[in-house]
Amino acid sequence: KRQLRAPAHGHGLRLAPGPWQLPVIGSLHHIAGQLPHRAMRDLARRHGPVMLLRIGEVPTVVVSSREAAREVMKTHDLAFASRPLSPTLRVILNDGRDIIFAPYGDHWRQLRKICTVELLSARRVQSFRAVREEEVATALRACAEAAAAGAVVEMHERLSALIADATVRAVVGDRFESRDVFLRALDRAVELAAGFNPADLWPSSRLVGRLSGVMRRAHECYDAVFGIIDGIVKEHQQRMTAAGGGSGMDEDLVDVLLRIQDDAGLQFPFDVEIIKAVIFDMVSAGTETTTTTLEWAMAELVRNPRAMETATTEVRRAFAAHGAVREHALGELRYLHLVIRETLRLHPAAPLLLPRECREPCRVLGYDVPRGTTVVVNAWALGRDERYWPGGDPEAFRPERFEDGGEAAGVEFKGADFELLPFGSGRRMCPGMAFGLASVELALASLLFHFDWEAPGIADPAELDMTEAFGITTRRKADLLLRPILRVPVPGV
Ligand code: HEM
Repeated sequence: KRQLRAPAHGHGLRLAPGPWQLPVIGSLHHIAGQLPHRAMRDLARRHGPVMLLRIGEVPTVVVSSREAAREVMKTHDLAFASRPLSPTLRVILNDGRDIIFAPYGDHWRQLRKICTVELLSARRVQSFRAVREEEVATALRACAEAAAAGAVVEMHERLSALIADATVRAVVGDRFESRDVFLRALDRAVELAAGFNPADLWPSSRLVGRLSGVMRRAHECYDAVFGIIDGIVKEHQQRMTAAGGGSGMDEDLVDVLLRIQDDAGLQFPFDVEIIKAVIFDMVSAGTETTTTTLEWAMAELVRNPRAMETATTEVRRAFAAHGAVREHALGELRYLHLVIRETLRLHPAAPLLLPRECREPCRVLGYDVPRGTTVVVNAWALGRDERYWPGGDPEAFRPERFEDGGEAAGVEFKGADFELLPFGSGRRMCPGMAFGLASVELALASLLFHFDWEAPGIADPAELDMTEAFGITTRRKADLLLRPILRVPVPGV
């Protein structure tokens, strides 16, 4: 088992600077009550792009410049290719048997390969096209009903139902009775996983964990989520036995995992507990991030009517003859992709990405980072840093900045440009990027194709509330209530 003790600091090392610390809570008082990515950006302005905090008892290096991010995720990627496993995650993820929080090593390498080659490959993402189109059609019908009644749509509820249904169908298939219970338990697990709870802040004290009740809740979450996943896996196993196995592109991801388990030749034990943890990962990583991105895109477009008009005109022109958006032709849209890129710049779904853990003593911009240190990259701060986004308006939503001739032309989010890192970079970069983007693109294009969108009660769109909520992802704090106005009939209504 890995040690959760703080690494020994000091003694001839040149550690990164940081704000003053208090006993027990460390640097927490500098962050408390604020959104961590915002507080960390403000602290980094004073202490520099490589900054040392102590979050409770966990030494944490916060990286806030393009150069420092490149060193962590490219130059020394291998040294930072592990993840810290907090006590609550240890329970929820059954000792890190999943991929997202797996420590660097054979187990992670094998799962990563399965993810990129099988579960999340371009071909597999394409195989779920019909599922996405059906779920988008359901959402469009609900919006059309609201439009007919002159009612508003609560966008988070609508978009999360769309993404959750599409993801759950892709992962576990169509037959899933406990979907709502499952998604609620998953929500709680994601909340606990955000850290910043007593058990994770003071990992060496079992007493703190016990007294705070966090560990009990983590166990309850585990029981609820994995009880349901257990049923799903058993049902798939029975079906496979009955059908005599099989493969093909109509498989859901549970089928794929069970088939891989069956295949001989695997070098590592791929037991059913691992399969369950990976199922948990796919649904939890895929839903919240994608929903959040879509919701911010809609909010920014409503707040910026010119961008909305340009995007809407483009989509309507491209698909007018067909009467509906077709996924395979989405590549023809140019501005819509810039809208998504600009949304991911201002609202990276995971503002501090996912934490890395330093596996061997290393130097970042000349500062020593001891083994065992947690390292976070403030992608949110990078995306709004005036040094990298010239033009005097890094906070403004302006997709045109990415156009040919624009000041950020050619800057992409594929992990090579370190000022734009919504999916991270390097060995631990998000393997679900294509999966997530496929849903965002189809849903966004369809919403704009069929409807105009208004924010009732808001005279000046610029006043739309854009406050972020606390969590491992940056959801919107205020509900996004929009009124759809039907412009192009929705098929089947
Ligand atoms: C807009 C949607 C998404 C965003 C913004 C996003 C973002 C991220 C980020 C920032 C990381 C950490 C990268 C790093 O440490 O460098 C990550 C990891 C990961 N994501 Fe995503 N993600 C999205 C969608 C998805 C989807 C749809 C899936 C799967 C269905 C997925 C699966 C994963 C997995 C398995 C990892 C862990 C990879 C590893 O540790 O090796 N993601 N994602």
